[in-house]
Amino acid sequence: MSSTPAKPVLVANEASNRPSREQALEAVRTLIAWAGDNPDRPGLIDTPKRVVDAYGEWFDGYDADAGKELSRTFEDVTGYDDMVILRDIEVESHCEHHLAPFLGKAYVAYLPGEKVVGISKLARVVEIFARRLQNQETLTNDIIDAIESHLQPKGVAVLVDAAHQCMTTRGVHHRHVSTITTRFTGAFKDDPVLAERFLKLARG
Ligand SMILES: Nc1nc2c(ncn2[C@@H]2O[C@H](COP(=O)(O)OP(=O)(O)OP(=O)(O)O)[C@@H](O)[C@H]2O)c(=O)[nH]1
Ligand SMILES: [Zn+2]
Repeated sequence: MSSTPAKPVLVANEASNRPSREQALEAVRTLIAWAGDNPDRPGLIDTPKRVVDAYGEWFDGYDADAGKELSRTFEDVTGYDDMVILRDIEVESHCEHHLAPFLGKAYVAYLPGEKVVGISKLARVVEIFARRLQNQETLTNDIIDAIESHLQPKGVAVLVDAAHQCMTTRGVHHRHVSTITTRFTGAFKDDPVLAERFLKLARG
């Protein structure tokens, strides 16, 4: 079996280039003051700490490696030759344009080649890329590219359905709009019947 070198899907800011926690706390204080409030009033005094901690959680995908999650594979799948699909994977992400949350679900399927991966790892891959700044199209692509390069499957299909708070709570204020992105590779791209089965299963 040929093995394609894993493609780096994101260059994270090196830890050494990152501002200090103190600088991040000060940046939050500046934003609070810019919004018109007093960062020293009792209700806000601990807010920079909470916000910086929350950023640490929301963006911990920069310190995670999707390839590592997909490196533990199994080759004995006793003749199983159909797609493996995970539905309703929670997506909690932030758009790179406004740093606003976008929330929704991802649906991920792959048609195994030689390698099968533990199903939780697919959800972890979604989580890792979701916990970085990007747009929904890039998120969809990054999930696909990681699975493609590390598992070399016969095909991958990803659908992401999410509501962007930059559209619902500001800007155009369309509260019920959700955005769907899909991408198909390999057999899912070549075989409309397989793609249709994926979409039907994803929709439940
Ligand atoms: N394609 C794409 N666009 C996104 C995503 N998240 C947010 N956007 C859009 O990014 C665009 C940024 O447009 P700009 O005109 O630069 O910013 P803006 O003035 O804040 O735009 P409005 O949101 O229309 O007020 C907006 O149309 C957003 O709806 C995403 O995941 N994918
Ligand atoms: Zn946005």
